[in-house]
Amino acid sequence: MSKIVEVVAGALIGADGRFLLGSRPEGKPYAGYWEFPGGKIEPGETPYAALARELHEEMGITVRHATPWMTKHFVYEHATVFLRFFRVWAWDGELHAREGQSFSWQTPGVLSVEPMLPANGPVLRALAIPDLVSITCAYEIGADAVLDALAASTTARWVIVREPQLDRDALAAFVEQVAARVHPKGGKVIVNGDPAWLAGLPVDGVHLTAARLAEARERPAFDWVGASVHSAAELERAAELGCDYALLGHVKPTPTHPDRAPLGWNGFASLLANGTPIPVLALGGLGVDDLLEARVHGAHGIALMRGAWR
Ligand SMILES: Nc1nc2c([nH]c(=O)n2[C@@H]2O[C@H](COP(=O)(O)OP(=O)(O)OP(=O)(O)O)[C@@H](O)[C@H]2O)c(=O)[nH]1
Ligand SMILES: [Mg+2]
Repeated sequence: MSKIVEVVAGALIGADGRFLLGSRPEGKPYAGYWEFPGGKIEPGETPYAALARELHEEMGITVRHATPWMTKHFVYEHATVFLRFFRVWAWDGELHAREGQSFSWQTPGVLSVEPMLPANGPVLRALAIPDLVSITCAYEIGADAVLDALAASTTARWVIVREPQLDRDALAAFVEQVAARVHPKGGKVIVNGDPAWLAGLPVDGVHLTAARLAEARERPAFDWVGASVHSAAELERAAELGCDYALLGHVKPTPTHPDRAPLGWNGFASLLANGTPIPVLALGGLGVDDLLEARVHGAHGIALMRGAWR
């Protein structure tokens, strides 16, 4: 097996939510392709230090706040790489194309430049997933509380419908009502349920319980597929199946699972210690205020159940 080249790359996230791509300079493999600025980790360097050095060398900026995110193993003709992606939230200095590259700010979900380095597909997809996702709990707070909150909301929300108490017809009716409030604002509706029940419904994806994930032989045919996971093995399975994201928890105590001990942030981060090729959202007893801490521990974002409807 050829040597694995360790690489770091950073998605700069602007205040408006757009992210930055750079074009690869002349003379490098895949010149002219778009990438996230970054480069090879030097011996003895931590990934974070390598990121800060590369972004300074290539663009003249000083990284102020960056958080670890996804990883990707990829075999090129020129090298086998292990990429560690970060999101960069704050930096000092203006962007300078120190290697003669071009820069382009891009809106998540609508790429306007090409070609992209072939390893980066999952990262672009992940950028379209918001860092706050809401999970319904109409069984606890009532359908009206959920539907009214969605009607009042002005943002493009991603909503995971999770109502295990509903039979097929009642679930279908609730999903229609959720979609009518979420889709006009550009949000997405993902349903935690039997994929076979969802045919013909206005859904954007399916969310698999850990039990359905274990049984699934192939990726269900939806735009977006996610899964709930509780261990490194389940997370690996979700990635293998081709899931677009995983929810990992529970991080803090939650009434949903009173019988199981919470992971805590360190337990959460340790399950991501070897990297993950799909974005992971933290789940369980969390509120909006936990977002920064979630990112620092490697999460893409957080999934809110009760916290989403307060
Ligand atoms: N920087 C960067 N590299 C990526 C990305 N995706 C991806 O597959 N790679 C691969 O990672 C490897 C390292 O990238 P690099 O060429 O930027 O390394 P570097 O800045 O240290 O350049 P150098 O070798 O000229 O010093 C290349 O094989 C590249 O194809 C990405 O988004 N950003
Ligand atoms: Mg580079």
